[in-house]
Amino acid sequence: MKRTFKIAVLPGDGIGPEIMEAAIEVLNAVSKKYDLQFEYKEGLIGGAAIDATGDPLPDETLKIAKESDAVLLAAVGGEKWDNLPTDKRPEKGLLRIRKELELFANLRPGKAYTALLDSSPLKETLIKGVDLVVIRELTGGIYFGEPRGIEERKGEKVGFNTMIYYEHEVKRIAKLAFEIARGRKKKVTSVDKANVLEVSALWREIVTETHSDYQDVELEHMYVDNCAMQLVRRPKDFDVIVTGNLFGDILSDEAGALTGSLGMLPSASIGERYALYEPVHGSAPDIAGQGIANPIAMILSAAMMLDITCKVPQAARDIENAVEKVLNEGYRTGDIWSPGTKKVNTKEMTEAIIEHI
Ligand SMILES: NC(=O)C1=CN([C@@H]2O[C@H](COP(=O)(O)OP(=O)(O)OC[C@H]3O[C@@H](n4cnc5c(N)ncnc54)[C@H](O)[C@@H]3O)[C@@H](O)[C@H]2O)C=CC1
Ligand SMILES: CC(C)CC(=O)C(=O)O
Ligand SMILES: [Mg+2]
Repeated sequence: MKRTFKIAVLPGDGIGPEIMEAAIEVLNAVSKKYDLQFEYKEGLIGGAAIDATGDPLPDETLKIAKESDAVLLAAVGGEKWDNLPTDKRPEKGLLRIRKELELFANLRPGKAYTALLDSSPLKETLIKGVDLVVIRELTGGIYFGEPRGIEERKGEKVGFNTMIYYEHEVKRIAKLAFEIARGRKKKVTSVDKANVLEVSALWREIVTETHSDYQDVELEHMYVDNCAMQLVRRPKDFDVIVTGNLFGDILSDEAGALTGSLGMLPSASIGERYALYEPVHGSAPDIAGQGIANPIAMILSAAMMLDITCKVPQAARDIENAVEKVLNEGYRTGDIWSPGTKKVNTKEMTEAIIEHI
């Protein structure tokens, strides 16, 4: 029997529409094989939404998202909107949809593809076999903390934000990290700055407490500065990294560079009720509109949707395997190209992936 899923499609800005088109083509290809039906409904977000409605997250978009089984989001932002105040920028639309849908956990897997070992700035011996996941807390921390602002104090301007975590926020993300580690190599690295920040001292205390229910999983604590260094020194030693919103944002981009390109990194943002699938990268304004963006991060995000929301893991594996085969055959978008490989554009890469499904 055909299974139908309502998918909210939010292409956003920059390369967003180009990579979203690619992901939908791949989903349509896989749907035939597994008797799935996707009903897509497109919504505005980010700069595109500001231009059309004045709001980076119009109510209509939120409604579409809440009425869907899953949301696919590409990326937001661009120079055109860079001078707007922080709370009116395209990025605010993304932050708001994460908060409104209570997507407290962002899963960002980083895997080294054998075919791409040349594309990493690190030595092959360091990279081969890297398989980690950054679990980033997504609806708390300094991106949402109050008070925040820019104001006049003592005759000069002052900018400030608040890094704040409630006990329950740390506990639920820690639990998820331990659960996920149980299905992997059973190791969690909790990353904080507990030598300086009270918010991190609490983070560490709650993660340690939560660990008492997961004694089969190894827990290590690491300061974020050291973690940034260890990620390039010995990336293979990491399995699950759990951390707050800001540190997770930064460390997951670093993981992207390790494994070849940000254009390869998918993610799933999940909560109790909703799920949103989005690449780790941004709107890449420097290459937007040229049809040359790497669609793989978006395509693999759609694969995560097949796994987590649609619960058709074999369809997800088909897409992942197709991506691997295409890379093994030497197809490369500009961001992962190296001498001796075939340079392709977004469309050609997408078609090659579909041929292997
Ligand atoms: N989730 C989102 O929507 C995010 C949005 N942004 C926004 O995106 C805009 C650009 O930000 P940047 O800091 O430049 O980060 P970015 O991730 O957009 O780009 C960084 C670099 O990676 C390259 N890149 C990223 N994705 C790629 C892909 N799929 N294929 C090939 N190359 C790719 C870009 O060309 C650029 O050189 C800003 O407005 C920023 O606020 C940034 C990060 C996340
Ligand atoms: C709101 C964003 C632009 C944050 C970001 O860089 C990300 O989620 O990766
Ligand atoms: Mg980021």
